Amino acid sequence: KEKVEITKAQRALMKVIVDAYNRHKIPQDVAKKLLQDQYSAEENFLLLTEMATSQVQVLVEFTKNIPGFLSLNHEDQIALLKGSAVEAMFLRSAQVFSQKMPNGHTEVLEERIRKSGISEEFMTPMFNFYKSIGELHMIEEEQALLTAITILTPDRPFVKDQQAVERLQEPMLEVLRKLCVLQHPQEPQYFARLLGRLTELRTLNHYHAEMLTSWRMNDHKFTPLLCEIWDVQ
Ligand SMILES: O=C(Nc1ccccc1F)[C@H](C1CCCCC1)n1c(-c2ccc(Cl)cc2)nc2cc(F)c(F)cc21
Repeated sequence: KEKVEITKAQRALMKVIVDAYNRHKIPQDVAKKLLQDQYSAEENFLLLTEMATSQVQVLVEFTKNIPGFLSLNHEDQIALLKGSAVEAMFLRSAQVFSQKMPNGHTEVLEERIRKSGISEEFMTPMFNFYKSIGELHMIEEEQALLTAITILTPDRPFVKDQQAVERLQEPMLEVLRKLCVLQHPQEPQYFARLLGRLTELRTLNHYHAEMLTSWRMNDHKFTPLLCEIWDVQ
């Protein structure tokens, strides 16, 4: 039986990532807002563009705290942010959807999102992902590390020095692996399941631009930042 132990250095790395993640977490207010009122497709689209825009800004701040990220080649820093922003937003949305809520609230939230204006065809893949994230019952350390690992994906488009990104991602993967063994001793496959979610996350990437342009309304307006990040307009 492998005796797994997180070293002092690994605990320090985890603390840096979790502190940055908590400092730069979007407030849960989007769920509260959606639970409070039913909005029109136009209002929901505006809310989404506001949330997604602030999410990108938060992501940049979080990423700057990942040890070694600012030492990467500057074009590669941009390529990693551009390549992971949509996934980070869906991962954050999944974490918001999976958070513990009073009885019946998650069902109301799901209903509001189903009626928000998104085309029907994207509901199944999106909610399948949200529910598969929810089933993992991740602790915040796992959520923070998973977000950092998503950002530090070496094979994003236009990344030149992939080895440099791998050298930053590997220690995160190792800490997460140990954490999963310690947190879920009954589930030796837990770490593999967690990484499997990142593959599911990439498939949502394919849909994102169409999810926005097919929003049930005319004249979709995007912020300049979203045009950059979301391959729209
Ligand atoms: O605000 C959002 N996500 C979000 C963005 C940044 C930080 C945190 C976030 F939750 C949108 C809203 C926007 C308003 C209309 C309904 C969906 N959102 C999505 C979502 C995101 C992107 C597309 Cl293309 C389709 C749905 N899935 C959600 C699941 C939830 F549990 C939740 F609370 C909100 C969610």
